[in-house]
Amino acid sequence: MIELTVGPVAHGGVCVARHEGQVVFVRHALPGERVMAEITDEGQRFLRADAVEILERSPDRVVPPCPYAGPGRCGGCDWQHASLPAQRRLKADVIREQFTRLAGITPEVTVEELPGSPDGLGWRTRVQFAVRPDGVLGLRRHRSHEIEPVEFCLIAHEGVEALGVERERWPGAERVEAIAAADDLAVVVTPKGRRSVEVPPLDADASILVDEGRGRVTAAKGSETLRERAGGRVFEVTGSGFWQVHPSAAGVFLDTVLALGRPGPGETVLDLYCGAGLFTAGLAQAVGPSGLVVGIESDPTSARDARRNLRDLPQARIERGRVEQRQAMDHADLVVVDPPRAGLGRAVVARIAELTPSRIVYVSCDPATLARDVAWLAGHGYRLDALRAFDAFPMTQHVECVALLTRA
Ligand SMILES: C[S@@+](CC[C@H](N)C(=O)[O-])C[C@H]1O[C@@H](n2cnc3c(N)ncnc32)[C@H](O)[C@@H]1O
Repeated sequence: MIELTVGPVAHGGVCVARHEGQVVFVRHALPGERVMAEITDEGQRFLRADAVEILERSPDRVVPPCPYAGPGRCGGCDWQHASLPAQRRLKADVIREQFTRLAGITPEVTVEELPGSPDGLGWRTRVQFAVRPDGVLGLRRHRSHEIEPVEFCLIAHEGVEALGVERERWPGAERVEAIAAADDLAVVVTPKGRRSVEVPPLDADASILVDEGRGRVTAAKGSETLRERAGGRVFEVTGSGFWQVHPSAAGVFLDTVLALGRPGPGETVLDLYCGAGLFTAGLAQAVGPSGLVVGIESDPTSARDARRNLRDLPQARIERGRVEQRQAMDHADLVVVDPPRAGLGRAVVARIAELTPSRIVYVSCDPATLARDVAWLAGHGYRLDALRAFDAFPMTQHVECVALLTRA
């Protein structure tokens, strides 16, 4: 146990403090607080700790709405103990700090609320539960393989909760994902090894899918594809293929990509990490029949979904493969990227620059890799022109950014 005066927020849902000259990353605390903290990890360069007693509280502190939140408990949420406006301020601080440190620029940014969850609860339309050996479902504790059993999840969408998977036993399952798509409900079960899983009878009428690995998802009941909606279109997404988890995220991000990227008739656009074709479709509609949009996606199921979702748009083409290995075109007017948390990396940044697009729209779920890639893009002559941020994951440390870079 150590007493700490808590300093500013850092990336990863922690605040920074110092103890006898050593940096301590503290969870469950807020900037300005004085806390008693329990050390949870003693590294050579820094300590990790959980605030277990608050000696001087921040005015931003609230009672966590979730009974499973707190030191040593469910690791799914990071900021249950902060008011929603404070959560958004902390996320904006993290974005500014990462850009300042990694890209040498300090952008003006506010984290905008997404419609549909005014209290920050009931938004998550896809929840992956871990399974204990006795079949009880739960969520992983922070930085741990241990499972916190839960009977409900307050950030889960009401459709997910209607499935009631947490109140059933799932022996033989490795993972159970509950999905509330715009038009469908589904449960995706991943068996442990080659074992078969007996699916308990569920209250709600939902598809039951089995993830057999290597992109193979089969329907034990109902349909393998779920219907999602965004930008006035229906997208079919297979089982646990990628789709944004906040119900209004897909629509808002699509609008933002189009508003910042301004694709015009006849233009050539590259949509990297295109998933089920959400942005590809909007971009293809904007460039029209005389334009071309190429989407690249490595996951075979998502690439197949994208092709099916874009059937009516002949100006859109999907290439299956890794972005690092695909050379879809020699020049693009606009490049849209939406990589996983690892970001683009130096090689992909260089490849994008070779295409000499006048605009790059970068959709990012990690401000650290975004800031790093923005610095590398600056080395190729691209300047950050606009940055928006969205609270697509309330109660957690995660935040989505959409950046526009233009060629100087
Ligand atoms: C954040 S999702 C974005 C999907 C889509 N833009 C959307 O908004 O629905 C990232 C996608 O990139 C794909 N992906 C991950 N690594 C990849 C790589 N190296 N090359 C191509 N696609 C990749 C994933 O399968 C996933 O569908």
